[in-house]
Amino acid sequence: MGDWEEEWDESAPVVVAPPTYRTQTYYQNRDGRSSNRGRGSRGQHSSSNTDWRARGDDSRGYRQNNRQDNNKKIHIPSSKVGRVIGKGGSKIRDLEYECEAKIKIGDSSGNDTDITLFGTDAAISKVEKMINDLTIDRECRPPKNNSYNGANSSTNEFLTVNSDGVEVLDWAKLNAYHDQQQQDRWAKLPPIVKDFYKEDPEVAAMPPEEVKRWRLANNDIQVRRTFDNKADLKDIPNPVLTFEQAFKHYPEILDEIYKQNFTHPSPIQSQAWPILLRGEDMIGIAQTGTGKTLAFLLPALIHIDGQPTPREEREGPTVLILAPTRELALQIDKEVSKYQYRGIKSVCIYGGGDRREQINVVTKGVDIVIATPGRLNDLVMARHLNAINFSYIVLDEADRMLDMGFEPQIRKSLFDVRPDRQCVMTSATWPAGVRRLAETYMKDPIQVNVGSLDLAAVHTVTQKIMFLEEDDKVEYLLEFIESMDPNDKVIIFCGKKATASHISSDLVCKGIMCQSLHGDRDQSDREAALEDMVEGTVNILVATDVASRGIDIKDLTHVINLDFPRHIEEYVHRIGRTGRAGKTGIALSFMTRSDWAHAKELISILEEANQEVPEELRLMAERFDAMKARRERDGGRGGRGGRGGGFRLGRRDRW
Ligand SMILES: Nc1ncnc2c1ncn2[C@@H]1O[C@H](COP(=O)(O)OP(=O)(O)OP(=O)(O)O)[C@@H](O)[C@H]1O
Repeated sequence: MGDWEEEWDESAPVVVAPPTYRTQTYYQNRDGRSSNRGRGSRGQHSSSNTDWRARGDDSRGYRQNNRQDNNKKIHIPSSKVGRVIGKGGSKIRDLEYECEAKIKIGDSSGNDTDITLFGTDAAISKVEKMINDLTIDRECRPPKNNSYNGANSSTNEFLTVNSDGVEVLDWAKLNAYHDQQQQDRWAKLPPIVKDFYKEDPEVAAMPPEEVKRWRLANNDIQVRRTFDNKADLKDIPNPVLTFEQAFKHYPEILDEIYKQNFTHPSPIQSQAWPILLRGEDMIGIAQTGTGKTLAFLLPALIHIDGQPTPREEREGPTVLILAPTRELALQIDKEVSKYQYRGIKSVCIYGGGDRREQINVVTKGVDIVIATPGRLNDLVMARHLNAINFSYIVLDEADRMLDMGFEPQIRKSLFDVRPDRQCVMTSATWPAGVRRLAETYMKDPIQVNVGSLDLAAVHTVTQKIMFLEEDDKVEYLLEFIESMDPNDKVIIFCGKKATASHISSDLVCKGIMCQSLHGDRDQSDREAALEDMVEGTVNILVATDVASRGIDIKDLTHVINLDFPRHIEEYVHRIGRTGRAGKTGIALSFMTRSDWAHAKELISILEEANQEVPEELRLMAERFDAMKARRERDGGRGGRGGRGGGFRLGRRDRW
């Protein structure tokens, strides 16, 4: 995976987290024996298996600092070690944390693995019991009184005999039993309320022609029932034109909005607020920087406060906001913290953040969880976070989460969420994967498209293209930097982490203050880099696409695409970092001949935004089409090549 949130991949090697918490990668070979022929995880010095064993307990960060502390050796089947370690070492950390013990995974001999437990007697016996519970093989026995089929049965109802006379699990029955169990759990949940909307009489009285005119005038807003084209638009609420029309019954919310000095709702907010306050599911597709966060956040605050069950009696948090990257999750958390409403608390959980601290906050009780899918899945699977009570879930930048392969984590984490929840999805595009998610998690959603569904950049950004050779990029970049005004603020997007790291180091060596943001920097440095840009400590940020979405840096005046992005969608998101909230911005993109595969789509985006289309770009697109035609004539020779699956310049390709 690239810079994005590091994700646990089910097929990945087992990661053993020794007491020093330095992660080492072990490969669980076929017979389940752990070996450490793997590489150390990025940024760690991988040491041999014997290395930290050889150093003995003290050197591994574990001190026998209490004379009652002793140790006990137990053995478990090597094939069960993974259950003790858990995903990314999460289970072993939980066991140590909950039992106040230390666990050392020892050598595997034969089919068994030694495990040494350190701590007080009480801690050792507690952790030993928990390890036994984890590693015992439970047959799939029906409950004592198998209420599923209404009859007490001592035989295993879930076993059946297949056509070969072999006893096998009857998965259909098992799944039906599980579904029934799930339904029983949900039936016990307290009721929820979703409709808080009191339509302002002025809004209700808007004539249909006026509504149509307003929608057309505001980026050509399209509204429809996503999965029911025949639905009558009359059941879709009219847009609100002022903050008061949306929130006059919630004066504290209005006060929070007034503090931000906004003058009027953005188009997506005008249409989304009535829909979400009415408790409907909604898919919001709007350009970057148009206020989507506030569009789903303010109704979420009202939803939390309006539930009949007191907050302290709820089984878990009420609102879940999923975001594709740590930076976007932190960005949303920052936006949430701007709005104080009735003591509502939020927590941001993301990979690379302090897991234990996040568990503490979640355990203490919060109302809103803002999360990246990986860490959410980790905490839900480790039973630190109860997802069953989420009654308002937001999948922000859903298309990006799918691009990054998060669908399995999303589905696993949301598996327990109550079926009557309200669901909001935002996306910049509407690919099949997002549609699939919407069909699974949404009930008769209303889709609000602000602007056309075609990929479109915000019209507040002046888009410039510069054609050059790869080797000339740095020179032109330095020229731009020298030409910057003191109040200019720029993000320089690079195609790779290594480039971002090299460029930022190069600039610093030249005495040019800057920060860098990419996946090879640890989380605290990434947050500091963003903070420095937001606070104005530096005005140059060199980044990879980890910063291409959602990041909201006020008064960002420029975006430089030092390397053209691999996907044209990222081009739209990158330049959308400027020209936000109605301000204007400038995007300067460097293009080399290897970017010719993007020329055609870029021309469409420039034309849609009424931007000047350079003649070289048209020629580039023509040459690319001619090359494709030539290759097809030659029998389709040559396939993917170049960055991002573009076409690589072949010997015969004329430039
Ligand atoms: N009604 C409004 N008037 C003016 N500014 C607003 C309004 N609503 C939100 N903003 C500001 O606009 C900026 C962009 O908002 P936000 O990040 O929600 O946009 P977005 O559509 O989510 O962008 P992206 O697609 O990049 O995530 C934020 O600084 C936010 O505070």
